[in-house]
Amino acid sequence: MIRLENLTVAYGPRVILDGINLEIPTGKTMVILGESGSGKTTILKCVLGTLHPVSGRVLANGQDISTLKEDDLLRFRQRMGMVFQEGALFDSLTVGENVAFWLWEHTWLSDEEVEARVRTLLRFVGLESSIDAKPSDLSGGMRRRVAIARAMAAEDPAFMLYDEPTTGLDPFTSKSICDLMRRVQREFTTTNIVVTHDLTDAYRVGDLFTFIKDAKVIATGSRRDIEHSDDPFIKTFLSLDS
Ligand SMILES: Nc1ncnc2c1ncn2[C@@H]1O[C@H](COP(=O)(O)OP(=O)(O)OP(=O)(O)O)[C@@H](O)[C@H]1O
Repeated sequence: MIRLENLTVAYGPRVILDGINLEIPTGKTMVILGESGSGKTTILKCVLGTLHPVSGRVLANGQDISTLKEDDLLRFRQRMGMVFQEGALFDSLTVGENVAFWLWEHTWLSDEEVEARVRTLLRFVGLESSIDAKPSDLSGGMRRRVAIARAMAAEDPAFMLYDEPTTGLDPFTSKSICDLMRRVQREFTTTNIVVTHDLTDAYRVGDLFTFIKDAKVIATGSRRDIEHSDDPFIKTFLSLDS
């Protein structure tokens, strides 16, 4: 479970998140929706532990990550995968090296063990035959798959964070990425947070939905809950997509 308790974040004098409370049960996917600049990525940074809140806290499986010491934070991050906007792969490394990179940095696995793990991950995302390709040789959808494989590099991923995972992809490819995200969730019982602008994809991957506006949560709940919201902003947001 991931729980945000009264989370307040500011950049200088500007409050970006003001007393946010959210709970994502184990094995579920929370989609964060809102306008550009509303603080969605900022939530992911707090959960990753790369940004410290002014007040409030983030609990992951009961552990307050804002108080973890460096070693414990690293151990915690080993079970957390982040899929960045556009995939954010290293262009100079091969697909296999991109996935291996995290294992070289964070584990003591031998070269043979790293290769076996990389092959398992690439097989999972359907890209084992591209192990020696460079990211520039791949389509946008394939690059996202590699980014997902890299985010799952830990033996037992518990949390997956996705920042705009389907932006810039055609509708078919977007759906295949959403299907893959669902498969990761199912097979590893990961607890997931997804930031997206795309309502179709949000419904594909989400169990729960949260709208952020003016630094606050204005609605959170199931698809049914948000579709029945009386909030004018949410009504407009939902109607724009239909
Ligand atoms: N390091 C920073 N220093 C100052 N302001 C920042 C910093 N990072 C983000 N911001 C500002 O904080 C606000 C929230 O940013 P954030 O990236 O969380 O929004 P977002 O909802 O994810 O936006 P988008 O959908 O466009 O990615 C934005 O106005 C942004 O300009």
